[in-house]
This record gives sequence, C-alpha cells and structure tokens, in this order.
Amino acid sequence: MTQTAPPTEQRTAPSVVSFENVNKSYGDVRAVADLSLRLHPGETVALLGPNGAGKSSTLDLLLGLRNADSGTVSLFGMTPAQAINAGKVGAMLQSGGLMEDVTVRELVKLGCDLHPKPHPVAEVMDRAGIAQIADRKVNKLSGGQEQRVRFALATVGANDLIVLDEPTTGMDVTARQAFWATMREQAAQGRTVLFATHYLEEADAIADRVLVLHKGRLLADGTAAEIKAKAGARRVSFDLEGAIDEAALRALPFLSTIDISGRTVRIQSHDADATMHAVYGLGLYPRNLEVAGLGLEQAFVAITSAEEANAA
Ligand SMILES: Nc1ncnc2c1ncn2[C@@H]1O[C@H](COP(=O)(O)OP(=O)(O)OP(=O)(O)O)[C@@H](O)[C@H]1O
Repeated sequence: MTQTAPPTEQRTAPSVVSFENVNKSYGDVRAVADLSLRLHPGETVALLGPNGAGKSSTLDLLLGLRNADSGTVSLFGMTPAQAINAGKVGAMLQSGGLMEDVTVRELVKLGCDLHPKPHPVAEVMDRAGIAQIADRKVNKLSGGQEQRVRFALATVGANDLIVLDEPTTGMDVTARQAFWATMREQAAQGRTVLFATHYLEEADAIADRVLVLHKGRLLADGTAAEIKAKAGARRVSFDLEGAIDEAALRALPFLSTIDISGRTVRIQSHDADATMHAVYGLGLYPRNLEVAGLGLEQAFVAITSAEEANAA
C-alpha cells in the first residue's frame, strides 16, 4: 500500500484522526475490516469506494455515532465524543433530518449558539450561499438548498477537522464550485477536510490524498496520481490496415480489456510496452498510436475489480 508521508513538522504533531485496527460488523456483514489510518493537519482527504464499501460506517465510527467492535478510534488524541465536545469537529452527513419548523437563519443561529468557538451567523450564511434564503422555512427548501444549509451547519465554528459525507450530492455546478472553493480555504488555514464521494473527478481535483475502501478494507492510500499508478494500467489505441485477426488481438499479453471497432483497437494493458511488442510481433503496423495513463475512475475500477477477482 502506498502511504503518503506527511511533511516533517507534521510527523511529531498528534494525528487529527487515528484508526488502529478498527473492526465493525452488522451481523454477518463486515462493514469496516481491520482499518488503520492516520490523517494529518491541513490534508484534504477523499474516501472513495463503491456502494456498501463502508464509507458511512467509517465516518460514523470517526464521529462516535457508532462504537467499533474492536480497535481504537481517536481524534486529536481524544475520544470522538471528547473532540466533538471540544468543538474540534464539524460534520455534514447525508442522513439525519434538519429541524423543520424553523427558518434557515434560526437554524444556523442555533448551530452557532451551540458551538464553543462560533463564527458570526451572517458570515456563516454568506459563506454557504444561503443569505438570500435566510427567512425561508427549512421544510420549504430544495435538495440543493438543504445541502447548503447542512454545509453551513458544518462550518458554524472554527473546527480543526471537517467531515463531509457526499457533500455535493444535489448541488448544481456553481454551488459545487463555491463549496469546494470554501473547503480549499479551510484546508489552507490548516484544517483537515475528510470527504466521502462518488464523484471521482472531485477526488482527483480536490483531494491531496485518496483512500480507496472496498468491502470495509483499505485497498489504497495515496495521491490520485499514486492510485492511478497502483492500478498499473495504460490505455492504448491504434488503427490497423488490412484484414484484422480478432482472435490474435484478443490473445495479446497483459490485456485487461480490448475493444475492436472497425479499424480501431482500444485496449487497457498492465504492461503497454510488452503488449505493443507483441502487436509488432504479429507483423502488424499500428497507425495513430496513442498511449495514455488511466483516469482515476478507471484506476478505481481496476483496483476494486482486481480485489473482487482475488477474493473469488
Ligand atoms: N445499520 C446497519 N445494519 C446492517 N447493515 C448495515 C448497516 N449499516 C450499513 N450496513 C452494511 O454495511 C456495509 C457498509 O455500509 P456503508 O453504509 O458504511 O457503506 P458506504 O460505502 O457508505 O455505501 P454508500 O456509498 O452506498 O453510502 C454495507 O454492506 C451495508 O449494507
């Protein structure tokens, strides 16, 4: 597994988040399996995984909403409850209804009143882009507006750790961009931002560290570039002239996928050099040859499907 080494000055600081051999099962389902990780100040970390990978369970354990069956979860060297009571953590979760019969301003003010180190209400609403809907009742909001209110509640005070479970679901492109600009500012001020997402392009664009979870296990931990390298595959495409021998092409070494469409051949290979050597060995002369690294999405699929194949 690739580990991201934190800068020297961070290695001595207590970890913002520490999981040591954490396990959590629901009956027969192992939601979190022997998870160990540490997050450091100022990191923006994406938690990626397919449905049911254990992302929400991991965040619930981190926030002390559920207890681990075994192992230790600590935040800033404290228990999750202690860290939350100390006002060190802001969270924006997917589930959990918002209080309904109040206005947006009243709800945000309540959040500020409850925080030990609150920001001014107007500033919080401005930052979340909800000043224009301050007087609207919470139960009259659209899905995207509700997300912005959740975002405001996660940033009512000065938190050292911000935890977000699929925060931009339901937001339009403008809201999404504004949201991530704010999160970048928070990280630049030394806060740690941990978010679960299904939008791989967001992880690629925003996170400086990506954790890939699958069936409760941590499969990869590194920068988006390292995750792509770990998938170890390249995309190759070329055109062929003359008769095409499909069987010979499908038997090329190191292939993970192949698509033959007319004269164009598109492949994914674990060793593009060896695969192309074999193409030339067949006496073929590929034209318009293009070789590219995998995108994060394809790397993610490659890593999780390799894991499925190993488990089978
Ligand atoms: N309360 C529960 N009781 C029983 N099983 C549960 C419970 N909560 C989660 N699970 C199971 O634990 C596994 C991990 O679920 P979890 O919600 O943590 O995954 P996730 O990665 O957040 O998924 P998604 O992307 O779909 O939100 C899944 O198999 C899920 O069905």
